[in-house]
Amino acid sequence: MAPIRNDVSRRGLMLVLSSPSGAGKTTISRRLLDRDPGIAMSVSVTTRPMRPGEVPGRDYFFIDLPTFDRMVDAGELLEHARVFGNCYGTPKGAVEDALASGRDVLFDIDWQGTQQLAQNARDDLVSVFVLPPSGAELERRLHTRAQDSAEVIAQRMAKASDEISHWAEYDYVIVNHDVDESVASVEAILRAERLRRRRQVGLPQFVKGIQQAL
Ligand SMILES: Nc1nc2c(ncn2[C@@H]2O[C@H](COP(=O)(O)OP(=O)(O)O)[C@@H](O)[C@H]2O)c(=O)[nH]1
Ligand SMILES: Nc1ncnc2c1ncn2[C@@H]1O[C@H](COP(=O)(O)OP(=O)(O)O)[C@@H](O)[C@H]1O
Repeated sequence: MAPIRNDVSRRGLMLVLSSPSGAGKTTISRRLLDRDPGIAMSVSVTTRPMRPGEVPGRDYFFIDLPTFDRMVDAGELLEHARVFGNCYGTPKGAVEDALASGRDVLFDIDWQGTQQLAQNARDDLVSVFVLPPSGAELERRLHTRAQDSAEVIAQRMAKASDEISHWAEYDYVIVNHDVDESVASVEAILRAERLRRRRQVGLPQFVKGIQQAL
């Protein structure tokens, strides 16, 4: 898809992807980031152990519980939640810097975090829920990822129904049958949301320029 020309300055938006674990949001996010330099990923802090293949600072900042609690107390997190017995949160600074420089920020966070962003920044938020094609396919994907023990996978399957129950709180819902199709759908959402009149803060000046030349 051809990029939108940047002749009208625009306010960055916050694009949230949520799904039950294993539905494919990490895969979709990585593709979006590779294809569009206008998107910055929000890297969360977490107290959960690092998985094989994960890179600190790219996938998460891995921290201990006292450090997490200190960040909450200092107001350094935009939102935070407990998921699967571990703590997760979004550091404020990086998000604010990216938005200020006109970039969009992509968040891989759960429904609790999405609700907090909706309360604090509804105008900037675009939320997308990713569903698996079926329960059996979700379980297959959790197994093929091969990064969690059988016990952890069972725990994630048990929590899937809880996460899925929040689908109707999202602006958009996609069923992730095929990664390419899903990435194209999210790019279409992003393109339309970038063109919303209220986000194109440079429009009055741009239109004035046209009118002056008429
Ligand atoms: N609220 C909130 N949720 C997060 C954050 N970071 C990750 N999560 C969510 O925590 C859940 C577990 O993430 P993770 O342990 O990486 O496993 P995954 O589901 O396989 O991606 C997922 O639903 C993530 O979207 C965060 O900063 N805030
Ligand atoms: N559309 C898809 N079709 C088949 N496999 C997929 C698809 N999307 C993701 N996967 C695979 O499913 C597993 C879980 O995907 P991941 O992106 O880690 O999910 P999440 O971040 O939602 O937990 C990975 O092994 C990934 O390669």
